[in-house]
Amino acid sequence: MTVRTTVRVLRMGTRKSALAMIQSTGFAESLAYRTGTDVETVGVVTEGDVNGAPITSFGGLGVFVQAVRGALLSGRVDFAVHSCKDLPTAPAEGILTAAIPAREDPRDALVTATGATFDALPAGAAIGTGSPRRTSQLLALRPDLKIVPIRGNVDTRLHKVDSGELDGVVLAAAGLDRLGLGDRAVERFAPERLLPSPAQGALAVECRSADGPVAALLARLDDAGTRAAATAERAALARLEGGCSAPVGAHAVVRDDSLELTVAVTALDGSRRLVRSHRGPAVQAVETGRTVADELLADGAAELLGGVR
Ligand SMILES: NCc1[nH]cc(CCC(=O)O)c1CC(=O)O
Repeated sequence: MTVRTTVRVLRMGTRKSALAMIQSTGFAESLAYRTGTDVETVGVVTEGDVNGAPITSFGGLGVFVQAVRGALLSGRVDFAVHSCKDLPTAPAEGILTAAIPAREDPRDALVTATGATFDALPAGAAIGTGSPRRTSQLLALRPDLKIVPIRGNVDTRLHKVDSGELDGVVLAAAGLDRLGLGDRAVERFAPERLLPSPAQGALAVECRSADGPVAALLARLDDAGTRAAATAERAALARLEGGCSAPVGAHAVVRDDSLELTVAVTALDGSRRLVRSHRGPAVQAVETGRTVADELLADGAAELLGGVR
């Protein structure tokens, strides 16, 4: 006879976009496989999902996060899955990051109408992205490009390429991969060329700080290397006082017990770029993040962040 000591179904909160649903469902499957816990998905509809207005007009990505966290704090769900890079760097009262699972491809990807790689794009090609970080770094590499601000889910953005409206779009490789669209990427930018968003490709799984049993269960899916990398990248961003809309790219590589972090701050028009790297023990990820940010501030990063800081 099989005796189950913890017969329990956990309720998982997530945004309802296709990408959010696919990545949270993937996490739920890993949790079920590793711990035997069954998961019920609760989709949280947010203002941003409903009104489709430009993201800056209703308070930025924070509204998505707030709605899901609200469901967590009110007890409507037991844990919540977010894209780590969408979380504000400030800690949230009563909430714990219980797991940062092994990260997927952190790079940015280029999708083009003709299959042209980045260097082969014709002069003046129209490339869509709504991200100041991508815009500034793309212009630093290719000042001739015409950057077109776009927003929307992955399908909407790809459609602008397929319909001929744009020559290409740049988006997170992890998003394409999770949706099974990885082969649409003509190129994945080497991180040193186009530094990804801090924590791009990583998930953050949150629960109530007071909920010890759930925290312990989720912690079994934590990946120490990914947590160290994401922590260093986000500590640099926090020190630079940038949100997810700052032109700040960061990428950490963890090998054994050592972490190497590279961070760039780029002027919005691509005309100036500051880059710093630092190596430290993986257990001192926060300190390494702050060190790199302080070096960038000493180099004059605040001036480049001026308009957006
Ligand atoms: N900016 C929105 C966003 N938030 C998370 C992802 C997917 C990648 C990830 O989880 O890091 C995306 C899409 C994109 O940037 O193209």
